[in-house]
Amino acid sequence: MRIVKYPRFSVLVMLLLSGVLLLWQHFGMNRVIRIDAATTLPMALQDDRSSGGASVARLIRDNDAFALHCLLSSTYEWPYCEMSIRLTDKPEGIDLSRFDSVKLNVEYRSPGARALRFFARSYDPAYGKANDDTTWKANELAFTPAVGGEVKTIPLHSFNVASWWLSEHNIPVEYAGPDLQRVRMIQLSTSGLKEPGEHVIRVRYIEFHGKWVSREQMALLVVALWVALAASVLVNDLRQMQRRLRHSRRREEDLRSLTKALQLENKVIGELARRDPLTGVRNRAGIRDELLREAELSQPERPLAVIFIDLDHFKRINDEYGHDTGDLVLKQFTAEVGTLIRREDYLVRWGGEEFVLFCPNTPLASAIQLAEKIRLHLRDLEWVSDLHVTASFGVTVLAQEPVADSLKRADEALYQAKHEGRDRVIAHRP
Ligand SMILES: Nc1nc2c(ncn2[C@@H]2O[C@H](COP(=O)(O)OP(=O)(O)OP(=O)(O)O)[C@@H](O)[C@H]2O)c(=O)[nH]1
Repeated sequence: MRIVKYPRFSVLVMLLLSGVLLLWQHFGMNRVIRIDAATTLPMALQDDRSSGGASVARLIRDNDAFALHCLLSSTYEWPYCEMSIRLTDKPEGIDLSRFDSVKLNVEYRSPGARALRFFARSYDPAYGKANDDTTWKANELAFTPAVGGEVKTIPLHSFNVASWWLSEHNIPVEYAGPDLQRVRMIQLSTSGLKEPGEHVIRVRYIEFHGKWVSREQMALLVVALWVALAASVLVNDLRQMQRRLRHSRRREEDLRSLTKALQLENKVIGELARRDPLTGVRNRAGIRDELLREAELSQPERPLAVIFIDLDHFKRINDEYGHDTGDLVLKQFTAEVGTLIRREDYLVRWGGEEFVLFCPNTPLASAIQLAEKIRLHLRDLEWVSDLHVTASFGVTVLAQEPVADSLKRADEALYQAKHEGRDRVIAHRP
């Protein structure tokens, strides 16, 4: 919803809208029902002749007004003349309770009396009959028309139910109150007056004034709009918070997997740095940590054996068969040695065609045996390009000394093996 994207703007618009609605209700939204000389609503006259009296009512209309001319006679005990205007034929009538006031522009000429009666007759099937208007509730307003035909404005809550009507129709008390919700007819009447002579009730207009929307309804609407706005802003806030939360969770997840990938990459890179790219065995840097650890674990009865291995006349192979063949020999060599040693032994490319085999928990005699086994295996092996390849071995074990000392001793043993004719194992005790 666009409105909740800009809550401040929405509040401003809402403020303006509330003001406009309330002002509009106050000054506008007027609803008027007007009855004047031009009205086509059916009118009827009654007088007391039907009750044995002699009063005579006449209706006189001109361009400006309609008038009830009543020749009131005192023959009958309750003389009267009456003018009725049917507002509607619909049984539900007109709901005048939604109107605030009635404006009466009525002139009254009489031999003496000044007060008139105005009735709003409402039909309710609970106590009345649709086809008998005497059973319609007589909501009554007694008023004195202003002198000179001035307009008289009377609030509609001034209506009361005529007591004679209540007693005449024996109305239950729950229906005794005024009812302007279903008015079908209005009446102007001289009832209650007894001065004989000519009474003229001249009506320029009767207007019922109200509002299409009452003040209470408008206030309710404005409050409802504010509540709706507040609710949508809150819901939007909640949604945004959820979105942000989801977003930051996703980012957190992304970062975590990125970190994981980097860690893995670092591990791979680290592992690659620790291995010889040609043969795949460890290089010198790659054995450093393990060597220190194994040296620490080494004990006289379970020593770390150090076996230097150097391929014999390797330069010749390179020279005669080419560097690539030399590479293949190096690969074949590491692969073959790999099959002869234990999982816990370390074969390390020390440099060029020189390798060191570290065997934890291996006494010198066992180390010599292993070296012999490897030497014989290599000598009898079918090498690439039908080569005959041998290797020389310098063997020792680590004593209570720095690792470098044992390496030096193994190197010296290897040198001796080379010197004595190659393809042999020489061991030097610590
Ligand atoms: N193909 C190949 N040759 C290498 C590699 N590293 C070192 N070499 C060669 O290995 C040869 C070692 O030669 P030397 O140190 O003279 O030793 P040698 O010929 O084996 O003689 P002895 O060790 O005395 O038996 C050199 O020619 C190096 O170029 C490698 O990765 N691949």
